[in-house]
Amino acid sequence: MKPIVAIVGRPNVGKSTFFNRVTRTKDAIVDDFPGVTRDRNYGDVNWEGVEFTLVDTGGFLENDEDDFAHHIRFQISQAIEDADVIVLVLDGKSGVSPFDRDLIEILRTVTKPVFYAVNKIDGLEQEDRLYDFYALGVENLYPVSAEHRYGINDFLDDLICALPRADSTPSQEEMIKLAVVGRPNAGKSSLINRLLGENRLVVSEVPGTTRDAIDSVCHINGKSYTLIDTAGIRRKGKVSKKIEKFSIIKALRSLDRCDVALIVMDADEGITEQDISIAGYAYERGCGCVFLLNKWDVIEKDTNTAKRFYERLRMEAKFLSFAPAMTISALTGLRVQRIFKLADDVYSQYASRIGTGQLNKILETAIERNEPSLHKGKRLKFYYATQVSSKPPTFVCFVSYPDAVHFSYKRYLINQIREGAKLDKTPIRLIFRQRTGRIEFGKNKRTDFGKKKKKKKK
Ligand SMILES: Nc1nc2c(ncn2[C@@H]2O[C@H](COP(=O)(O)OP(=O)(O)OP(=O)(O)O)[C@@H](O)[C@H]2O)c(=O)[nH]1
Ligand SMILES: Nc1nc2c(ncn2[C@@H]2O[C@H](COP(=O)(O)OP(=O)(O)OP(=O)(O)O)[C@@H](O)[C@H]2O)c(=O)[nH]1
Repeated sequence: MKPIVAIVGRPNVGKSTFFNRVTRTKDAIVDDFPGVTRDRNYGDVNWEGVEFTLVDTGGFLENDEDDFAHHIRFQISQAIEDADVIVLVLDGKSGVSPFDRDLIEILRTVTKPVFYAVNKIDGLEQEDRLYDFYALGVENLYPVSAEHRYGINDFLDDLICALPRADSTPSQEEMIKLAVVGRPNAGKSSLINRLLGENRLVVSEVPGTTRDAIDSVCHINGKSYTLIDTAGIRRKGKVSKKIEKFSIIKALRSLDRCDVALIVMDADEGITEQDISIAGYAYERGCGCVFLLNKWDVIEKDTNTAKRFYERLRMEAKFLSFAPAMTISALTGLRVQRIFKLADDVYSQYASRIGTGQLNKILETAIERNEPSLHKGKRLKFYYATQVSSKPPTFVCFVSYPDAVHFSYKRYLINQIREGAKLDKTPIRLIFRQRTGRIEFGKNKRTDFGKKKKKKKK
């Protein structure tokens, strides 16, 4: 699991520029799927082989009516609670503001590592702008220019040293890990309490991989499940007034650790943009997903109500068309026990491996049936494919020009794999890699290495 670094700071200091500068060093693993595109406020970074997730906590609290100072203080308190490392971005051009002093006072008391990036120092000659900031008496002060990359490398070199090392908990490996995510008030804590409380499940709490995380383990029908970081969620349920706001860091953290995400939505409120955003995170993280339309007890229904909900969901979250959906009520317990069965179905596909022979047969047939369009007047050649990992199933296919494979053609191939390998409920990744050679799909029937070698011997 990757550590999470949160960027905080007042408006206009250059947080987004900083975020873009740092995250642009990574290779994108996820495709832009129409419908999942939106302002990205988190990204994975790999610096010198060390991975972490950078979150710009600024952008997410849309429709917030609070004044900005309150807003930022909230943002910071959430980052302090949820992130592993905090980066306060300051404006080296406009200098220290009273508000910055305020934030620094809050951050001084934090036991997690805090970095202070003084931005808009566009070169060595501008470093005298730092004096003002030295007077604040904080450690870890870095002059940077997000725009010109000045100082960013030194900053990252030090940052990665402060990241907690990922520790693994092998005892949990065999269990199906479930994360319950959703927007505030969707019914997450009610659902977890139901899942854990009903049927007298054996519940034990085990510390999660992160500080403060508590996972709950339950045993049902001879199987064990880990419900990820239930502590935060269950604790929250006790807060009388619902002032909690959505924490992107919490959601990412759970999604990073889970096999299957249970995406809880409030059917009474309908499907909202924020629900779709959360679904988008789950998609990008490559989790298995199940949609749960909660509070079904309060919905006035006719025979088509559920159908209409599902249709709406399919339309809004096209990128998760493989995720099963079910209406439930955490309050009455309606269909709650069926969730385990649904999660099992998703997991068995999510963790599955299919043989190279079968995979190549599927692709070969698919390519023969529907040839890719020409690339600069030349035929695009597909060689062989193999599954390189599971959770989710990830396939690499060797192609003459990987970049020339059209998005729609890739979708076609993914759908063919889904159909052919019975992987209709899990995300699938298909990666194209460059290769030149003679053994090509559709041209002769030899698709895998074994056969190729045999041919050479002759
Ligand atoms: N000179 C200089 N200008 C910068 C640098 N980084 C950002 N800026 C400018 O500062 C302004 C604000 O940058 P943003 O990245 O939008 O700031 P932000 O903190 O994300 O702002 P909010 O979205 O309002 O919170 C823009 O006009 C940037 O071009 C820098 O390193 N040097
Ligand atoms: N009618 C009805 N109400 C529900 C159901 N599930 C939850 N609620 C109510 O919805 C409200 C929010 O439920 P919570 O379980 O606290 O929601 P949450 O997603 O954990 O909320 P946050 O802690 O804000 O993230 C509470 O008043 C619940 O009683 C349901 O199935 N039916």
